[in-house]
Amino acid sequence: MTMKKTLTLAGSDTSGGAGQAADLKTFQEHDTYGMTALTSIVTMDPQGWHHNVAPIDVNLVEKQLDTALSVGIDAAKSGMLGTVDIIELGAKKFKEANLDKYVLDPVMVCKGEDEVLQPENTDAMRELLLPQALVTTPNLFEAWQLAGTSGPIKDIEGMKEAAAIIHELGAKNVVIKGGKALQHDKAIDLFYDGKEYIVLEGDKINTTYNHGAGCTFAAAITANLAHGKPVKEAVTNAKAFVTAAIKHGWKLNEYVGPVMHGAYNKFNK
Ligand SMILES: Nc1ncnc2c1ncn2[C@@H]1O[C@H](COP(=O)(O)OP(=O)(O)O)[C@@H](O)[C@H]1O
Ligand SMILES: Cc1ncc(COP(=O)(O)O)c(C=O)c1O
Ligand SMILES: [Mg+2]
Repeated sequence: MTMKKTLTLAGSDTSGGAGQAADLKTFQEHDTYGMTALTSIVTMDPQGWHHNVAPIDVNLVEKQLDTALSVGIDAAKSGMLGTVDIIELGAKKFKEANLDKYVLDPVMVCKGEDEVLQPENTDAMRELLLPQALVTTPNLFEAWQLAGTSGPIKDIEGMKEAAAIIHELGAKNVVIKGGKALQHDKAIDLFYDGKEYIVLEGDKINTTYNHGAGCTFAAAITANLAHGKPVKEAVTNAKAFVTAAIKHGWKLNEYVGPVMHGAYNKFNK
């Protein structure tokens, strides 16, 4: 038996809901063989749950990528990247591997935290990774930062404007996640492939237990692409997968509630 192989270049969320943990669980739920190259380790203060991010040495990231890419990867994603050096390395290695199914989740913020992680990474992601991405999945804040629009994105028109700029910067397909942040009675994401804008609607779930939703969504797109699904179908399937995961989000402690990564297969099939 052979399996489709998926790779995530991402950080470890020690709490298990987001980052590499979310990606591997999601890859598994999609019957793909998940592999990882770790960029950073995120720990939380037991009191207050403030996140601490420790990047991994770039030479060690290189060894991980060499290991994983040597087996031949069907689709890959990146999440939290840590440093500009790691972004440059990832761009170089993915290019050398001719990885055409690459999903860039341009993680700049963690939910529940106000600070922007490593703001110096934004330019490097825009210049080096966007042009290689088959799909990119910014949230409203990340889309604003990547596109450099004049102010925060507040509505679907603003999402369209940012999506066109991000597409122009080189990403072949752009999905801007409106999620909870967008004032709307549905959970809206905007898809743009350079030709048409498609508004993806999901039930908006009234919960704060959605930690890891962004990572899970991007990992589900990646796994669908690994199985050979066309991009639009991969994104639509991933939206259903993450909506179920959020619907069954649960309380880990008084500070955080992760999504249930396996909810779609458990309850929606
Ligand atoms: N409360 C919610 N109810 C339903 N879908 C949601 C909710 N929050 C986010 N989503 C969806 O989950 C996916 C991930 O989005 P989001 O959580 O906003 O990303 P990020 O974690 O990167 O900020 C998107 O498809 C978004 O529309
Ligand atoms: C390692 C890591 N990657 C990514 C994220 C972003 O998570 P989300 O899927 O909620 O956007 C987090 C948030 O804590 C994280 O710790
Ligand atoms: Mg995110």
